[in-house]
Amino acid sequence: MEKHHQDVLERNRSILCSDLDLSLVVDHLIQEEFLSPEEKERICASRSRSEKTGELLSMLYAHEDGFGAFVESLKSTHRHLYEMLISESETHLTDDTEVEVLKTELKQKNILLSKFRPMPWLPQHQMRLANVYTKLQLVSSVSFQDPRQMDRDQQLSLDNLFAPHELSSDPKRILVEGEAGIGKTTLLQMLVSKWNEGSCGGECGAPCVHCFDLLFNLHAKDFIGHTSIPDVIKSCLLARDSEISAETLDAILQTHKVVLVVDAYDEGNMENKLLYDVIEGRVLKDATVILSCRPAFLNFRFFDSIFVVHGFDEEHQIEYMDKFAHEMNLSPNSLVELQQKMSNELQDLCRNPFILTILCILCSENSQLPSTLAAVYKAVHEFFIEKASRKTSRDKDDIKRTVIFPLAKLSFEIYNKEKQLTEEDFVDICCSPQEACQIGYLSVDETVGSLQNTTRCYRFGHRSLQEFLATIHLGKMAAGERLAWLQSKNVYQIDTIVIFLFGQLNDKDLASIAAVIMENMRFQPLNFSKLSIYSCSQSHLVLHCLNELVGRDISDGLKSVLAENCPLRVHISRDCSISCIQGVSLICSLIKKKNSVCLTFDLDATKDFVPLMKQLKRCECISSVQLNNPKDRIKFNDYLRALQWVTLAKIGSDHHPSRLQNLFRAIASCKRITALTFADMQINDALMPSICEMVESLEDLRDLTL
Ligand SMILES: Nc1ncnc2c1ncn2[C@@H]1O[C@H](COP(=O)(O)OP(=O)(O)OP(=O)(O)O)[C@@H](O)[C@H]1O
Repeated sequence: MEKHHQDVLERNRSILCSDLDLSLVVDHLIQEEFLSPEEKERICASRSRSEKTGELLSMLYAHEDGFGAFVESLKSTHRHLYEMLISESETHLTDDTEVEVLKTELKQKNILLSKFRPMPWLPQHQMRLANVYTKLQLVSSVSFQDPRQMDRDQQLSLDNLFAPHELSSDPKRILVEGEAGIGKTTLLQMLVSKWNEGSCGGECGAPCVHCFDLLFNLHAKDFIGHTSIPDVIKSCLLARDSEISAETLDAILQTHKVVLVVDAYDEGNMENKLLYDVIEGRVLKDATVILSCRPAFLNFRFFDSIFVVHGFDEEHQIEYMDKFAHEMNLSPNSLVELQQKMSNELQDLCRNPFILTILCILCSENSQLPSTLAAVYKAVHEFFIEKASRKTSRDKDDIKRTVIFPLAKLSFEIYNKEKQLTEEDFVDICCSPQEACQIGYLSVDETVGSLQNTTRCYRFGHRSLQEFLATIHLGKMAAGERLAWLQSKNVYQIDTIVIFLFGQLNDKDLASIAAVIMENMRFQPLNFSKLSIYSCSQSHLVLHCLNELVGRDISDGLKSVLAENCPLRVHISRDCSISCIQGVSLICSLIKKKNSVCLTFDLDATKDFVPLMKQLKRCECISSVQLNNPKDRIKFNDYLRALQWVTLAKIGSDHHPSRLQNLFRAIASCKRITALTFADMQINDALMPSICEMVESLEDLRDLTL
C-alpha cells in the first residue's frame, strides 16, 4: 500500500477501531480474495477490538491495492467511514505538489542548521554540526516513575524521542527539559538536520523524525503576536514572496503528518496565547509538538513524553573534546589539564556542553581553569574583556565602564521584559550595539520591518551570558531594590542568576538577600511522593549556591544567615555532582546545633562518597545517616568503615539475603551506633544468629528496627 494511504488509515485508526464491524468487512475481503480464511482466523484470535483492527490494517498494508479494496468493502456497510477515507485520500492527492514545494522551501531554510557555531559569540568558528555533535544523556518520564527503566534510558537518543511507551501509545506533546547550555537547542537542531536528510529507510527502528511529512522548526518567540499557525509559518519560515497561501498551509496541516519543533519556551513564555493553545492541544491537536524549555516553566501534565537532558556523560565529554580539538585544529597537549580535572573537580561543570566548550577554549589559551559555575563565567567574561582590550588597544577598565556596565543594565532590563533587543534600546546608553558585538556578548540576529523602515535586532551569544551580565547589574544595584526584585521572582526560574549571585556578591550584600533566596527554595523535588528516584536537579539549587562559597573566607554574619536557612535533611541522589557534595560539606560545617542534620545517600556504583563521609566525622550536627541501595558489597563496606562515627543509621532495601550476613558483620564495626533500622529487608529466622552477633558487638545499641 502507498505510504500516503497508510497515513490516512493511521490518522483515522481510533475511529476505525470504534466504528468498524470487522465481521462485515473481513467477509467481504475474503470474497474478493484479498484475505485468506487463515488470515481471518488470525484476526479473530486477537483479544481486543483495537488489536483486531490493527491486525487487519497490517495485513492490508502488505497488499499493493489494500487501500482500494478496504475502502470498497466499506462502501455499502460503513458509508460514513467510506466517505471520510475517500475524501482524505483525495485531499492528499490534490496537495501533493504543494506539499513538495513546501517541503523543499522548509528544507532549504534548514540547511543553515547543518552548520554549527560552538561559541556563538565567535562567529568565525563554524563547523559542521554532524562533525561535532556528541550524544547527550537523556532521562525519560518513564524512569521518573520506575527507576528500573534507568538502564533502558542509557540507550535513549534522538531516535527515541517519538517512540511510544508505557504511558502513551502515541506521544503528541513532547517536552525536552534541561538547564542552561545543556544542549537542548543543539539536540533539536540535530533532529531537524536528520529530517532534512530524508528517509532513514527504517534504520531508526522506532517511530522517528523521518516519519513526518513536514517539520516546522520554530522558536517559542515566533508565536508571539500571531493568532494562527499558518501565519507563524508564513512569517517565520517561508520567503516573503512564497506562493504558498495561509489557506493551503491550513489544509496541509490538517491532512499531513506534521511535527512542530519549538525551541526555548523559557524565552518566549510571556503573552504567548497561541503557543499555550498548541501545548494544551486546543490548536493542532493531531500534530506532534516537541518543545524545549529550561526547568520550572511548564506543567508536566500537558505532555505525553518528558525527556530531561543531562548533558554529556564522562565518555561523551572526552569524545566531544576530541572532536572539538580536531575541528579547531588544537594540539592535543593544550587540553591535558582539562582532561585531568574533568574526572575530578570539574566533573560537574564538564557535563554541561556549553561550559565544556568554554573550558576547552580557556585551556587552549593557557589560562587557569576555574571550578565553580560563577567562576567559569567570570573567566569567560574576563576572556572577552582581555580579547577586546587587545583588539582595540583600550584599557580594560575603560571597556568595563563604557561597554560592560551599560550592557549589563540593558541585559537586566531585557531579561525582565523578555523582549527582543533592538538598535533603539542602545539609544540612551553610551555603548553601541557594534561595540557589544565586538566584545562577544552580542550578535546580530535579524533585520525586521518594511524596506523603508528597518530595525536591526540583536541577541546574546547565549542566554546564560545574558544572565551573567544581568547579575553584574544586580550586584551594582541598591540593596533594597535588589531584594525587591528577588522577592518578585520564582527562584527556580532564575536559578542561574541565583547561583551567579552567590559567586559574585560580597558577604555583606549576600547576607542581606541569602535568607530571602533560601526561604523560597524547596529541598524536596515536586511530586516527591510519586517519584521513586530522588531528583537532584529539582532540589539541590541550594547546594549549587553554597558550592560557590567553598574555599572562600566567609564572614560570621553571612555564616549565621546561611546556617539558619540551610536544609536539615539532605538527600544525595544518583545524579548528584561534586558541587552538591561540596555544598553538603559546607552545610555540615556551618550548622553548629548538635544532632540536627539527617543525611540520606542513594549509593551508586559510579559515585564515591567515602571522602565526604570521612570528612563529616568532625561535624557534630549530624544526627543520622541513611544508606539506600547498598548493592556493591565491597564499596558498602568502605562506606561503613568511613561512617564508624555514626550513631543513628538506616539501611535501605535491595540487599540479597545471601549477602546479609556480610552486611551485619560490616555494620558490627560501626561501634558508636545507638539506633539501627533496616528498611524493607527480607530477614528470616536463619539470619538470627548473625543478627545477635552484630547486636552483641554494638555495645551502645539501644534501638533496633528490623
Ligand atoms: N550534543 C552536542 N554536541 C556538541 N556540542 C554541543 C551539544 N550540545 C550542546 N553543545 C554545545 O553547547 C552549547 C550550548 O548548547 P545549547 O545552546 O544547545 O544549550 P541549551 O540547553 O539550548 O541552552 P539554553 O537553555 O541556555 O538556551 C552549544 O553552542 C554547543 O557549543
